[in-house]
Amino acid sequence: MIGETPLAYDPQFEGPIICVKGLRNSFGDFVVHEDLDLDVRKGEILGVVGGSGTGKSVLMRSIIGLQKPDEGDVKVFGESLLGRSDAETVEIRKRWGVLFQGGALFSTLTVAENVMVPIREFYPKMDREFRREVAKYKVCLSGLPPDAAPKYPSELSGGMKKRAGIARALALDPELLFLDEPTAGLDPIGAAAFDSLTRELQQTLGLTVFLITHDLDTLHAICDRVAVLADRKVIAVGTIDELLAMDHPWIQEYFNGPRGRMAAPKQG
Ligand SMILES: Nc1ncnc2c1ncn2[C@@H]1O[C@H](COP(=O)(O)OP(=O)(O)OP(=O)(O)O)[C@@H](O)[C@H]1O
Repeated sequence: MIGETPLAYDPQFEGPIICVKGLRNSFGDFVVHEDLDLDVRKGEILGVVGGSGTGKSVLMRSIIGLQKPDEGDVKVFGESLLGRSDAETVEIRKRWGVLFQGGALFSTLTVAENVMVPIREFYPKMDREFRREVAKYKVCLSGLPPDAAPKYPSELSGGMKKRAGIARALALDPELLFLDEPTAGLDPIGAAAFDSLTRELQQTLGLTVFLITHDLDTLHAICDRVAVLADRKVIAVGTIDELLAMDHPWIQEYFNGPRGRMAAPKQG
């Protein structure tokens, strides 16, 4: 029985960090996913791509427990999440951080207070001063200047808001980071800087990253593998070179179309 399985941290666990099997999601008659499978390996940055409306965000929401699938199983860190209560999954939820599309910061809270929200939620007894110190450290880790901590989201640029969102996602020292279109709306320099930050954090903190993006430059610059959503499922997962060897029309159009060719590293 699901509710009786202990949720213990298993440092020896070497399987996929995320394992999705036979996932089905629908809204009324509209089926978004059908029989979708996906594994995310420990320590990789997995890019998730697909046309608009193919269900990338719904997939992420299913993995983090915000969308209840019709069918299928989702395991994170080897633990099945479906059918468990919030109280039962709290130990797993502590181990991931999420950057939602647009940052999703609380507009009435400062950057530091935003970072403190998950800390207060999961460690309510933590000393207030210590909580502040942790928040300040996470703000620095996200590449924001220290004077950004007392600012409100409305006082920040788009790129700074994303970094504040990252600071909050890192609040609990996660092992797994979910990023939903982190470079959308950033200028090319800001987007490249955000890519570097993601790679740096992944390498220095040993993170696994589930990264939804439309940004071809991001895919080429930092993704170890790419999963392609189409026809309601993950139709392919691999390095860009492996995907290029497939003759699926959407994959060819995406990576070998004019924009895809421009984003590809130049040969020779
Ligand atoms: N709560 C909801 N109620 C009804 N339909 C929804 C809901 N959430 C998502 N959908 C629908 O599910 C489909 C997949 O949505 P999703 O946001 O996952 O797409 P996406 O691949 O992330 O798109 P984009 O690249 O444009 O962000 C869309 O057709 C969307 O309208």
